[in-house]
Amino acid sequence: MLTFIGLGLFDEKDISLKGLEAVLAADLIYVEFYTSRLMGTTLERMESLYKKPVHLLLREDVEQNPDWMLAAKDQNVVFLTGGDTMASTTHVDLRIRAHDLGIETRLIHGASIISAVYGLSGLQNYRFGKSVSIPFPYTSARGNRVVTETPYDTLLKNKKDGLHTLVFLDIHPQNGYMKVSEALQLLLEVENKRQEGVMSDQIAVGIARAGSDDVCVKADFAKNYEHFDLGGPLQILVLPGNLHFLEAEALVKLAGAPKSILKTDP
Ligand SMILES: C[S@@+](CC[C@H](N)C(=O)[O-])C[C@H]1O[C@@H](n2cnc3c(N)ncnc32)[C@H](O)[C@@H]1O
Repeated sequence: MLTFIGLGLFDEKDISLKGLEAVLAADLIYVEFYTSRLMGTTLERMESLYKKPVHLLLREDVEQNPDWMLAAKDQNVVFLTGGDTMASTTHVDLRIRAHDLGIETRLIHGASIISAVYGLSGLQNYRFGKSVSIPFPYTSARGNRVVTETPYDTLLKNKKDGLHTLVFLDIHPQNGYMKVSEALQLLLEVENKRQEGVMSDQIAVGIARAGSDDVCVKADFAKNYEHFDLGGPLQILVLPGNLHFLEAEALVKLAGAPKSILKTDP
C-alpha cells in the first residue's frame, strides 16, 4: 500500500491524527520538499516524532525515477508532502504510475495553502480564476535575463473575467524562496514592457508563514511592492479581481488595505 499524506502548513505537528497513525505504522517513510516545505520543522524533528528514518526525495526521484515506490507492492510505504497531498499535478501523476504498477494507494489529507488563503484574506473561493506560479528569472542560452510572462497573461485573463488570481512563489534550489515583493517587481517589469495598464490600480494581498503563530497578511497597491516586507518564507500572493463588499471590508480590516478599495462594485 502506498499512502499519500498531506503534512499541513507549517511544522511536524500539523499532520492529522489519521496521518500520524499511518506514518507510525509505515515500513518506509518518504518525503519531498521541492513543491512545498514545512518551514517550522526539520527532517530530524520529524524522525524523532515518527521514531523512524525519513528519506528525502529529490525532484528527479519523484518525477523521473520513482523506483522507491515498488516496495509498496508488499510493504506499507508513506509519501509525505507539505500542504494537502494532491494539490500538485506531479503527485497525481505519481499516484497514476503506482496504479499502473498494481500498487494500491490511499490519500490522507492535510491543510492546504489554497484554502488557508481564503480564510486568511477573506477572499471567497468561488471568485478565484486560474492560479499561476512565478519562477525566478533565468539566463537564456544567449546570456539574456528572461522574465516569464505567463503569470502576467493569467492575471490579464482573470481580471477580464473579474476573478482573483492566486500566485504561488518559486522555491528554487539555488535562489531560495521567492518573496511577495520580488514577485510584484517581476509583474511590474512585464507590465512596463507590455503597457497593458492593469497594475496601476491593482491591489495585492501578501501572506507569509500561513499555519504558524507568526502568520502575516498584508494588502496594499501592487505598485507599492516595497511595503510588502513580510519577513521570512514561505510567502504567497493574491491579485484580486472585482471585490465583493465583504471581501473589501475583510481586506481593509484584517489585512490593512487602503480604505479607498471600499468604493468597489458589490
Ligand atoms: C506549489 S504550492 C504547493 C501547495 C501544497 N501542496 C498545499 O496544498 O499547500 C507551494 C507554494 O505555496 C505557497 N505556500 C505553501 N505553504 C505556504 C505557507 N505555509 N505560507 C505561505 N505560502 C505558502 C508558496 O508560495 C509555495 O511556493
